[in-house]
Amino acid sequence: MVAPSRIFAPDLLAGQVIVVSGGGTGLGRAAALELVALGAEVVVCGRRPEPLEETVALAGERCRARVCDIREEDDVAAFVDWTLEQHGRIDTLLNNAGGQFLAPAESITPKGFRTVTRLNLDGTWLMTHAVATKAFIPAGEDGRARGGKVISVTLSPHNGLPGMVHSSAARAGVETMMAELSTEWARFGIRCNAIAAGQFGTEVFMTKYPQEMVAAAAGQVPLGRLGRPEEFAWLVAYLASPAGDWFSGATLTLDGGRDHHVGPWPIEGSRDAEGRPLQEARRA
Ligand SMILES: CCCCC/C=C/C(=O)SCCNC(=O)CCNC(=O)[C@H](O)C(C)(C)COP(=O)(O)OP(=O)(O)OC[C@H]1O[C@@H](n2cnc3c(N)ncnc32)[C@H](O)[C@@H]1OP(=O)(O)O
Ligand SMILES: NC(=O)C1=CN([C@@H]2O[C@H](COP(=O)(O)OP(=O)(O)OC[C@H]3O[C@@H](n4cnc5c(N)ncnc54)[C@H](OP(=O)(O)O)[C@@H]3O)[C@@H](O)[C@H]2O)C=CC1
Repeated sequence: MVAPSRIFAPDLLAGQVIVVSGGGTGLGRAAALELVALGAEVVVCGRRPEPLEETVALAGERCRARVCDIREEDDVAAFVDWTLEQHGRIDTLLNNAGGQFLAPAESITPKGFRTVTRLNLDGTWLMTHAVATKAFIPAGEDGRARGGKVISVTLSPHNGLPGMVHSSAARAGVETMMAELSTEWARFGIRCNAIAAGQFGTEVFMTKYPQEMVAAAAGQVPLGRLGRPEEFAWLVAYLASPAGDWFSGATLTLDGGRDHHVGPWPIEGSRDAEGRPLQEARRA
């Protein structure tokens, strides 16, 4: 059985149906487990069945899985139709599936750029559009649009991650997509927000990138450490809950202060003997 939440009441999300793309690993799995612990019915998707099955085994009977490549329109339509057949409704979509490769901009080929924007921007759009048109916009029993929530994962720092021009551009597009839709789809009761994730110590983060960069990552975070997947999961749960009902069009940056980091502080040459930042003398 999934462990109880350390933060929220166990029935916070009871009755909700929540879709988590990329729910077989890392941040997506952490979110899926927390949402199940809070009473939600969760449906996870991804390209590989094995990690999805592991999430289901950890989460228990309130979690289901189906393979879906979010870049493929037909796959996405079939996944959303299947979810609605199983549950009859969707309350929240967590667009978490995504990723990129690290490479200097000048060496990224047109195909490489397309690969990353197709996954992060087009894939997020396909999922968002399918869930909105099939589950959120159609009228419920009261004759009104059912509404729902879209939460999309993006990237901090917002001024771009060197070596990730494709993903930086795609995630900026997703944030604008969420902001734009928060106006257009407010008439259907749809809330759209982004979580700009800083660096989290997930398995893929720790193993995929050059180890020198991984080792240096925490040192670029003002709070001095990587994020923990459960910290991401808690923010997702909060937004999915009634406490999140008045958030729409927002980008919530969850990064230990990384977005505003300009280098180490105190800066080199501006520390006193104890390593504290220098302070100007008061006027006499
Ligand atoms: C320390 C850095 C801070 C990091 C902050 C962010 C962290 C995270 O996001 S951690 C989580 C990351 N998770 C993932 O990235 C998972 C999903 N990623 C993937 O599936 C792949 O990385 C993908 C995005 C490249 C997509 O995979 P796939 O569709 O299978 O694409 P291919 O491998 O077939 O490649 C297609 C195309 O892309 C170019 N390319 C791929 N890898 C590289 C590379 N290492 N360097 C340069 N170019 C690359 C290339 O053009 C490929 O085509 P071909 O050359 O014909 O193979
Ligand atoms: N960890 C970090 O520091 C940061 C992460 N992020 C973003 O947060 C999200 C989760 O990251 P994290 O958990 O660390 O990374 P993971 O690589 O573990 O998660 C990515 C998930 O997306 C799924 N996925 C990838 N491509 C597709 C696709 N075409 N269709 C469906 N599912 C797909 C993967 O499953 P499968 O391969 O089976 O398809 C995987 O479960 C990603 O979007 C990531 O880029 C953003 C900032 C920082």
